[in-house]
Order: sequence, then C-alpha cells, then structure tokens
Amino acid sequence: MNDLTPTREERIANLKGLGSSRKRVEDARFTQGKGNYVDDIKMPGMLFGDFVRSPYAHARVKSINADAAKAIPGVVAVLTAADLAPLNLHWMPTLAGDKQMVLADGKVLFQGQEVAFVVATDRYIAADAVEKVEVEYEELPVITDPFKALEPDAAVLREDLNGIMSGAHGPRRHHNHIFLWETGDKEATEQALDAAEVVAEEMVYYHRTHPCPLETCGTVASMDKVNGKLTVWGTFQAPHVVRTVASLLSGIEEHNIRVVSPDIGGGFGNKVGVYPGYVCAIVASIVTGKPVKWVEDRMDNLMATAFARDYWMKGRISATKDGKITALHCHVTADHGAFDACADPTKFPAGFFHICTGSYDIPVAYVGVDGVYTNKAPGGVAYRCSFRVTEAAYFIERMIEVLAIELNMDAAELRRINFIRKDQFPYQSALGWEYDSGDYHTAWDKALEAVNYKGLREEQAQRIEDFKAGKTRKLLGIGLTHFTEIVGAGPVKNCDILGMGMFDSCEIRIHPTGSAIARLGTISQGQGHATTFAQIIASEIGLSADSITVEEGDTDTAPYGLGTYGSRSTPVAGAATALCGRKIRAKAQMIAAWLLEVHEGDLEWDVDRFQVKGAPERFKTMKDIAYAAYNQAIPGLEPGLEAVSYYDPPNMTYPFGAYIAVMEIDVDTGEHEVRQFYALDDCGTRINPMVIEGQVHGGATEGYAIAMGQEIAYDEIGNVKTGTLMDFFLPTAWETPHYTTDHTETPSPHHPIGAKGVGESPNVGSVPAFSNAVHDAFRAFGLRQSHMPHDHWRIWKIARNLGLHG
Ligand code: PCD
Ligand SMILES: [Cu+]
Repeated sequence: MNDLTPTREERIANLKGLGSSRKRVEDARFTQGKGNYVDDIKMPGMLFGDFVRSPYAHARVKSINADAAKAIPGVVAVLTAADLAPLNLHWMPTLAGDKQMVLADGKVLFQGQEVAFVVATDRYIAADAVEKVEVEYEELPVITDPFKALEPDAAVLREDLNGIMSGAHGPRRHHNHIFLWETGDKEATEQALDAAEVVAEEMVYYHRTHPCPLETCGTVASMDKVNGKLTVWGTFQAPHVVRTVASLLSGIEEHNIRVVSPDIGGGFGNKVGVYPGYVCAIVASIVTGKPVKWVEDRMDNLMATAFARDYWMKGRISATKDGKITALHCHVTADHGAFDACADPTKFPAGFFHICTGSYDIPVAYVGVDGVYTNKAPGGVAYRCSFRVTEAAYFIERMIEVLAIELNMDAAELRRINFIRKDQFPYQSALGWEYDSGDYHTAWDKALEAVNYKGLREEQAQRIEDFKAGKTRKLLGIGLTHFTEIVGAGPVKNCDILGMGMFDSCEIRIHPTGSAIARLGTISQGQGHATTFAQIIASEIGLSADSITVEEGDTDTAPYGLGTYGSRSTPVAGAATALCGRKIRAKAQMIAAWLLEVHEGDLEWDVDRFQVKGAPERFKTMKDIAYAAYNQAIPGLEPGLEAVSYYDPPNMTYPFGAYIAVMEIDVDTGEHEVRQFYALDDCGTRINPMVIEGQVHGGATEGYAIAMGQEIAYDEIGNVKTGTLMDFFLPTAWETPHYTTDHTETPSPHHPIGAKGVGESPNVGSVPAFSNAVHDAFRAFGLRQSHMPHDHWRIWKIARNLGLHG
C-alpha cells in the first residue's frame, strides 16, 4: 500500500453514507433562485383560474349570473356546479369516505367555499372577473361549535345526507354527526376508574390551526388532445395517488396521465388532500384544450384548504395514591368542518389518535371519537404529526400534568414511575399498538440532567417566594414532555388510502462508470430526500452519495408509492431503498466472483468492495463491478445492474423524545420568554444528523407557533378571523426560540437499517412542552387547565383569573 491508497476510514468517509452530516445537495438550487415550483411552470397559451368564494359560512345559493364576468375581454369560461354536473364532477370523494362539493351545489357550508371557477388568459383578468360574478345568497343559521351542532334542533348542514343515518365509518346518530369510532375496553376502563384511589378529569382542547406552508397549493393541468395525454403538475404530497384518483374520476386511462410534483415549498400535511382547484383546472384544460394554472393566494390557503386539529378531548385518568396509573379514558368531539375530508388511512377515521396512552404502561384504556359537521373549512390533516398523533401526545401529556397536581407529586417523577420499561419492548399497548423499541428511562434521565432539573425546581421555588414577597412580577415555568410517536404507515394489511395499500418503493439503476440514479415513490417538500436517500444507498452499495442522483415525484418514471406525509418516507421508502441496495449488492457479488475467479461464498463485502476472504488484497470495488456489468459477457448473468424494491413494513416505527421548555412569564403583560428549549430525539439509526437537527428546529418552531399563538379562529357567524399572515401567527427569527438538540439511539428492530421517522416528532413533542411550561408557571397558584394558543392576552387572563393582578 502506498500513501495514496485510502485507508478503510477514508473509504468510509468518502461514501458520505449513514451517519454523515452531508450538506444538502438541493440547497444549491434553492439558495440561488433555481428551484422549480409549480408557479414557475409557464407554457405557451396557458390560461389561469381563480375562484369565486362564498362570503357566507352557511347560505343557500339562489342564482349565479356570470354574464358580466364573461363579457370581460380575456375571460374564457366561468364554471359552476351546473357545468360540472353532466360530467358527474360537481362533487368529489374525500380521503375519509365522505364526498365534497367541487363547486357550490345549491348551498355553501363554509366561508371561502368554492362557488365558481373563472378561467382567463391572465391571472389578473381572472381575479377581476371573479369580482363581476353575481351570486345571490340566502343566509342560513351558522354553526361553528361542534357541541351545538349536535343539539336536537341544530340546523341541518349536510342536506345531501338527510335521512342517511350511516356513513363510511358506521352509524350516524344525528344529522350533523359523522361517526363514532371506538377502541379499547370501555367496561374494564370504567371499572378501573370507579375503583381508583385518585382520578383526574379534564377537558383538553387542541384548537384549530393550519399548516400554512410558504408555498400555497397549486396545479397546472395540460390536456394534449392530439396524443390523449393529460399532464398535471402540482404541489402533491402523494403524486401516484393523485394519478390513480384522476384516472378513476375522469375515465382517462392511467398510462395516459402523468402527474409531476416539482419542487415543493413545504407541505406539512396541507398538500395531501385533493382540492376543488385541482379538479377545476383539469376540467378546464380538458374543455379548452389549453394548459390551465391554478395557484392559491394566502387567504385562499388559510381559509379553504385543509386545517388541522380542532379536537375537544375529555379525559379521565386514574392512579394509585403513590402514582401508578391504572386507567385512561378519553372521549373526543372532533370538529371536521363541512365535509369529512380528513387525511387518514381509510380504516382510521381518527387517525392514530389511540397512541394516546403515550410513553406509559397503562393497563386499561378506552377511546371514543365523535366526528361532527360544522360550518368550517374541511380538512383535518396531520400538520406535522402522523395522523392525530400530536393531539394524542398533547392530551396525555396534559393529563399527566393534571394527575400530578391531583397527586401533589412532581410531574417528572410521575412520568418516570409509569414509563414502559426497556425490557417490556416490543410492548403491547392497551389500545392495540405494538411499540417496536424504546428506552425511555435513559432518555428521560439524560434530559433532566442536561437542563439541571433539580436546580430549575429550586430556582422556581425561590421565584414563587419572591413573587409572593412582591420582589418580582415574573414566574418561571418548566414544561416537561415525554412523547412516543407512531410513524411509517404502514402495514398494507391495515393501512390503505382509498383502497391503495400503504407500501413504498425504490428503484436503483447503476451506470457503467459507477454512478447511479435512484427513484422513489415518495416526494420531498423540503426534507432533503435527495441528500439522505443517497446516503442510505451509499452505505449499502459502496458508491459515494455524491455519485447518486435521487429523483422523486414524476409518475412516468418513479415506481408506484404512496407519497410523503406521516413521517413515512424513512420507515417505508427508506426501507425499500436499503433492500433495493441489497439486491444490487447480491448481483454485484456474482459479478465479482466471476471477475476474481472464486466462488461467491469466498467473498466478503467491505465498505465499497467485495474482497476474497483471507486475501483482502484481492478485491473488486463496486465501481469495477459496475463497469463489468455492462461491458463483459458473464456466463449465466444478464447484463446491467439495477433493481427495484417494494416494501410493505411489518409494523410502524415508534420514535420518542424528551423535550423540556423553560419559560419566563410576565404576569402583568402576559408576555413570555423561552429561556431554554431542550429537545432529545430518539429516531433509531440516524441517517443525517444535520438534517435531523434542521427537522427538529423547523418542527419545534411550528410547535412553538401552535402553542403560543397560531390558530384559525372564527366568529359567531363563521367569518374566518385569521385569514392573513397579519392575524395568523408565523414566527419570524425574532420570536423563534433557541434550541438545544440531543439524542439517544434505539434502533427499530424491524427496519432494515434500524431507522425511525423524525420529521414530525418535534411538533408532537414541543407543543405539550411549551403548553406545560405555561401551565407549570401558574401551578403553584392553582391553575389546572387553560386552552391554547397561549398568546399574551390569554396568559394575561390566566393571571387575572387567578387573582394575581392584585
Ligand atoms: N432516522 C432518521 C429519520 C429521518 N431522517 C431524515 O429526516 C428527514 C425526515 O424524515 P421522515 O421523518 O421519514 O419524514 P418524511 O416522510 O421524509 O417527511 C414527512 C415529514 O416531514 C416534515 N419535515 C418537513 N421539512 C420541510 N423542510 N418541509 C416540510 O414540508 C416538512 N414536512 C414535515 C411533515 S408534516 Mo405531514 O405531511 O403533516 O403528515 S409528515 C412530515 C428525511 O430527510 C430523512 O432522511 C434521518 O436523517 N434519519
Ligand atoms: Cu395530526
């Protein structure tokens, strides 16, 4: 070996594989304005669509007159439900088994609902024409409160369902009721609660909010009538599903539809669902034979596309006097808005909410969820949490705090004595999940130690004394959270979307000179898949990640996949990628054996090569092998080196974490300052620590927004009060707290590389941490529960109601 021969360590480093903080390859184009987003797509003769939207939350549509609009030069068409009805496209199926109006059919059910679609030669002409469409409305009584919606004499919202007392998820017991979904052992739970020494009961509300990605939703549809091909570019988090649904709805054969998700400026769940804008753009393109672009503005996005949360969670939790939890009972009233358009796996109308036993070994539990219609926008998307998991984590982490108050116990200690122990994994939860792996005590101790928990409690006790003595007007809150997530949907046997099983896929093609392209069924919205999936492949096949292109989002080239949301890319497509790499390696081994004239079994894999066992100086690198695969006639082997894998995960993955927020709260102004935020995540094997850190910063900032100010608020008559970024809180660098990140690493036993998802964890963990900090600051003064978002006004009111303003 001369000095120029790389050492084994150097060879490993050169791969930039698993565990390397490789810089994100996509950032070169993002930071230089070279991204390619939907709105960057410009085609000759392209038309532009815009919606006439309802100003009312509930009204009958008496008439629509588009004559004045059509008279404007440049206006090509104005579509209404009457135009779509002959095609049977005036309503469309939702992901949750309901149906939704594409354009108002006789009535409108929420403010901002799509009433007519104007198509014009220019975006501004379209907007002007929208103003000229005359719609005559007759106002109807508005319901924005899900509890009032279920009163016997409440107005009938969904007249189309009148008399139909059974829906996609079973019986409906009232005209505004959608479903009751139940799991767990109700009777045993009630019995345990009745027999318990201590019971804490609380209503925990997780308010309505919105993912609000920086890029709004949009599409460009282009029908090529000569070749019979429809191409649809869009901000889709699941392009293949869009293709299949478009084919089923339009009757165009699936091979004649190409769906492309180009660069996406943030998804956060907002871009999972199907929106009327997509349908209208496609129909308009089929009708006019021209490409049609529809891109929302910010108000459209906040008012009409998918919201998140809006869960009223009534909880009861019981324990022995010394704090061992004996049962958990939860009833949710879920406000789904005007149509049930929740984005969940079909069989789970409340998503994975039943992960709500959290990190704790709770012997019996029960959950019942009532879905309810109101005059609000439809949706119910994950917003950075796999299917209602953030609601579940918020619920249990608030219930633990309330129980700690009831027991007069330290909340950190209460958690510790109830954690599922390391030796209990795989763990069967009372609500039916099998947690794959975890080591909660280690993570918890590390977190408490890192923030000097004991010291913080002493400081807090001193602060309370000083406050009472009139020496300070600021309180100190210590917000604890230990969350367990469930991500990576999911086994095909119980997870599907509209009947399509939730597997995922990867295809790898090695080029003769030892570089490669990989294509996946997922689609990055900013997560950095082009960077990280190449790292998985690099470690599997021994080519540098820098020599591997990762491509996603084009249904004409990518293998079929279910898309990116619910932190499923790493658990599902990541697994497919690793296994696909292993298929390549298996063939490479045969080629190497032939080249080295030894038996396959005499070879061993080492970093980037196959070498002869006991004679490591005799080897062929993956680069040599790739060349041979295309340039040598190898007996018994077909030329080429490529593979494809479809992966159906045996289980979901269960990442977890310990988050602690330390907050100063000004009792007189209601202002807060996040003094410290510590986030420990365990996502199993870490692919790219820097990307993970970025995910935690982003997710915790969204969690901060949600906990401390962000909400979609309605007034009594259903007006959206937060339809602009002046009213809807998006933190800037000014408000964003400083984060300290940390980790433990407990691999998933069933994932080929042991990785779990991480993208959503920081939202799931941070919301309760921030909220618990606010509650904890006032615990000594008698606060039990106060609803988010904790904006200055609400915090000020807490202080006032507790009599702290003197
Ligand atoms: N262990 C591990 C895991 C993971 N990772 C990384 O990290 C990331 C993430 O991952 P995940 O967890 O798997 O996930 P995904 O699937 O990929 O994604 C999804 C998510 O992601 C997150 N993040 C983000 N970021 C950005 N930038 N943008 C966006 O949009 C977003 N979104 C959000 C959300 S909301 Mo949903 O939709 O709600 O359901 S869901 C979600 C990527 O890159 C990966 O690779 C690593 O490294 N390692
Ligand atoms: Cu969720």
